[in-house]
Amino acid sequence: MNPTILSTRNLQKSYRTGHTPDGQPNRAVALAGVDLDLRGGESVAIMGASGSGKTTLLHCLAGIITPDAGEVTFHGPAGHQTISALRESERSKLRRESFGFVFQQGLLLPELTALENVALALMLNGSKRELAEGYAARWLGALGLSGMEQRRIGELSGGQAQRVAIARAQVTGASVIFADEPTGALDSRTSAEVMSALLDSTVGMGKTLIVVTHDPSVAQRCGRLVELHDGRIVRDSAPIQAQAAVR
Ligand SMILES: Nc1ncnc2c1ncn2[C@@H]1O[C@H](COP(=O)(O)OP(=O)(O)OP(=O)(O)O)[C@@H](O)[C@H]1O
Repeated sequence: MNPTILSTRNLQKSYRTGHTPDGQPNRAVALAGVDLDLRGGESVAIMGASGSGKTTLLHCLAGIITPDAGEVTFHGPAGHQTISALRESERSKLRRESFGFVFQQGLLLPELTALENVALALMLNGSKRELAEGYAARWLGALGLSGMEQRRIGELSGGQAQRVAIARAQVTGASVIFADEPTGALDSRTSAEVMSALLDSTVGMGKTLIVVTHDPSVAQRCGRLVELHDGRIVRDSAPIQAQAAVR
């Protein structure tokens, strides 16, 4: 079994949501004490009803937001880092260098070509354009997009654009890839292709993939399923068992 790469202890997060009629601050509890250990090379689907805390958990794990209480620790090549205790500038550096992100939409820049979008991730870490574009072209090729390097994002299909997003997430050599509804805007055949590309380029290369999804066919392809209910883990198992238990 591979060592733990990312862990949480007693993770708690709530959001202010206005005031009660008598003027008291209202809070929506998103995470109510989450303990989770994620291992290198694992693919983990996070499922649960709308509002159960999936995106909040993903954002805490990735250091996009900080929890109100509890810890998130990254067990990276440079040793243990308590992400939840880092300053925003340090979390931002960690995200750029060690993590990759594939979201449903919105992270690709429409005015840039596919090649430029992927290369930009490396250039933001200090790589020279020529070197960055060389790596970007290799990743686009590995994801079946050879010949499409010079197309702008609007000139690609939804599935092709998601593969550009996967290339962009991978090109920096990230050890953990976070995906939030990566196939949410795609038809089922394209969704299956994008999931194959995502799994092959992450778990297939020893990286960790964490996917928030509503789609059981996406979760089914991951090695592990974590289900949230009201901000707590209510199931942590292999997907097949989870599906059988639901029925
Ligand atoms: N920025 C915010 N401000 C206020 N409340 C929020 C905010 N973000 C999330 N919440 C609340 O926190 C809870 C968990 O939200 P979260 O987005 O993590 O759930 P989710 O499981 O990802 O939902 P969905 O499947 O609908 O995307 C919900 O009650 C939600 O309304």
